[in-house]
Amino acid sequence: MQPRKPKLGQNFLVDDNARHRIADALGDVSQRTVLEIGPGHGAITTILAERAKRLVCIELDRSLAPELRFKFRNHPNVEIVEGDVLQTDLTALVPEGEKGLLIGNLPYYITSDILLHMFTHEAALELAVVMMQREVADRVAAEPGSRDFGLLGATAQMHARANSLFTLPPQAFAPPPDVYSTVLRLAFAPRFDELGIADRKGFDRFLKLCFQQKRKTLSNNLRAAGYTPAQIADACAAAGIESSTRAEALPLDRFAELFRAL
Ligand SMILES: C[S@@+](CC[C@H](N)C(=O)[O-])C[C@H]1O[C@@H](n2cnc3c(N)ncnc32)[C@H](O)[C@@H]1O
Repeated sequence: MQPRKPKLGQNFLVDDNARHRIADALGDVSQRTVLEIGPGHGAITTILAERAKRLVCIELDRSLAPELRFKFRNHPNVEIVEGDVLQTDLTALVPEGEKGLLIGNLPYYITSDILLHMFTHEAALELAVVMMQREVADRVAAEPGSRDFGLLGATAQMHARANSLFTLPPQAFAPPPDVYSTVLRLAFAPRFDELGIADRKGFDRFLKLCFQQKRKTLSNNLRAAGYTPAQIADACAAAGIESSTRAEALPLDRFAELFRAL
């Protein structure tokens, strides 16, 4: 039998110690706007409602949103937005001139999409504390050259410094998921300017090409993308890279050199 997939990735946190550790990881929020993705029944929300200057929660489930509104009706600092986080303008929820903090035990079926969405709003955000499937967290925080380093890690690390905080077993949730879960701290710190990249979208597309087929060398992936052998050889020489290198072995500054050279 297939394991049951809960609706909308709804594995609710039931470990009291863990929900406090996650909320604590945001630090002092008394003067801050906090955005929570997927508050569910309010495991983390309940703690932050007492601490944050302003807490905006985005929940897609049409029955959970009214439940939360009722639960926090005496908290004027808490706002419940019913909707899909991927369609939500996160920047618009943070007052101008402020940097928001983001928190969430993410719905695992759209973790990567949520991370990419967060990055498009990074100018309005300072820090995120987000829980995700352990394997995905390992990929986000992986060092170049390690087995887990790939497109997700390279993309994430262009936008943020990632630290793994702690890992929870399935029993911390109801219903228990099939996987372990890791809490990551992401400090938004885009590296595009530092690495001399003006065309951010172009660079994102370039990273995708480089990691197109994990087992192929970088030069084979670039050839498959339409670059000529001579172009690739020249660019690799300019960037000081062996053309037989695989993308997962390259640090981000080498990708940037190669991008500029091509
Ligand atoms: C893993 S549960 C976490 C719930 C709660 N924060 C907790 O820790 O117990 C994920 C939550 O995200 C909500 N959700 C799923 N997809 C969503 C989306 N696209 N936008 C906003 N919330 C979503 C689910 O309804 C659920 O409440």
